[in-house]
Amino acid sequence: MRVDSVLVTPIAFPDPPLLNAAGVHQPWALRAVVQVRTDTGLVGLGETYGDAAHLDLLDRVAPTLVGLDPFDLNELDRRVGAVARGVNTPDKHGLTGGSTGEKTRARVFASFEVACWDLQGRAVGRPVHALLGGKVRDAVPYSAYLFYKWAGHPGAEPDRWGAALDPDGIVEQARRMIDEYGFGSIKLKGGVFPPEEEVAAIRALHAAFPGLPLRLDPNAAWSPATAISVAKETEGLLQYLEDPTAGIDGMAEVAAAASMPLATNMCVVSVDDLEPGVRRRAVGVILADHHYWGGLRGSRDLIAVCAAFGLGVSMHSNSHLGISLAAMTHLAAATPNLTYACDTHTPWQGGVDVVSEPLRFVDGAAVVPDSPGLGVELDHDALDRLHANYLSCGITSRDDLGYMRTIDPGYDNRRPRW
Ligand SMILES: O=C([O-])C(=O)C[C@H](O)[C@@H](O)C(=O)[O-]
Ligand SMILES: [Mg+2]
Repeated sequence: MRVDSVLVTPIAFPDPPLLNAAGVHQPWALRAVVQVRTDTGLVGLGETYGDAAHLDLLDRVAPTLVGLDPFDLNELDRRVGAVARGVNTPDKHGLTGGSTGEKTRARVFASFEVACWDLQGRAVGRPVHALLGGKVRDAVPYSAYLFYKWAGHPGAEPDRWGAALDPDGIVEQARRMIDEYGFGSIKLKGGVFPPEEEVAAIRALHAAFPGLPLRLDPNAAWSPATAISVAKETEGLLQYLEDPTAGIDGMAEVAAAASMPLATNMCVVSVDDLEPGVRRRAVGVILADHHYWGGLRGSRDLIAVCAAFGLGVSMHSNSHLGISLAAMTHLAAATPNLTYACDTHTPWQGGVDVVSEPLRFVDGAAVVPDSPGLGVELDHDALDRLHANYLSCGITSRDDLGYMRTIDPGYDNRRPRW
């Protein structure tokens, strides 16, 4: 089985005005769908970022993959490296920490690697989780991922979620999301309002959903001193505090003073960060994300390091559709030391998808598919529609800050902000 063509299709789908430390989500979220076709007639699927600089790299790598054996991930890595070596494509929002050449290469590798796993599974008639060592659970728990948000994008009708700008709005959002999906834990995206307001929202969630684990993630919007004082105020309330402050030094300072574990998808984001992150005891939980940790293979290596050093494992999510959800779910299904429910943006995408039958959620957990490969099929009509969105939406790179400043020209995104 050899690769005979690779197709990368940028897509856009509606996204609500979700607020974060970088600004606000634009009306359209960008992704790219990767189809790797073989001379045996199989097609493997991948889903990745849709920003212009990333797409440019994908388009340059794609033709070099012709002739590749989809089982030969080392050769895939070599071919990606031949194009991406030395290239650094930081994103504008910075919500997944800094960017390096190594992280850029891992992101490009991952885009094709997931499609190779899908092909491997389809070729041997087994699900990806079986190739990853076997599933240890039949359903993967995800958390309710809450955001402060406006009722709708400026100038547009309110969306189905409405506004959530205070503790009552956040509790109401949580209630609806839990009613619909059955989630058993809650993450609040913070870094939007002064910390005391976000602590008040955590207290309100604690009162409304006693016993449900809570997390707060301000995306490094706080100084170490502010983070330490929030950690004290939320003692006993949080399962973990995620990226309260920037960098390994700052996180180590806060971790030494905080009673709850600190989690990250911002300060330990590639292999080079692992040694200092562990040595400085900066983090207790790492949010794996196969999209930038070098695919399912790189994420498994990360997860093995977490096991070796007693770090907890969760999963990070950006706006995504059903191919990414399937990839995350297979990886999580085959991860014995998945210690926390994963993040997903799925509820925010309003049922829009690029696969014909997205994974189902039951009691807050995605049911693990057992059909060959990733277990999802591309909906070609949906792909055409979402690609047409991409061509007409006028966005070519995600820019939460730029969009926010079109609405609030004086918006200040200083970090730390508090
Ligand atoms: O730090 C995190 O958990 C994220 O970066 C998750 C998402 O990207 C979220 O913050 C977003 O999209 O606004
Ligand atoms: Mg985070």
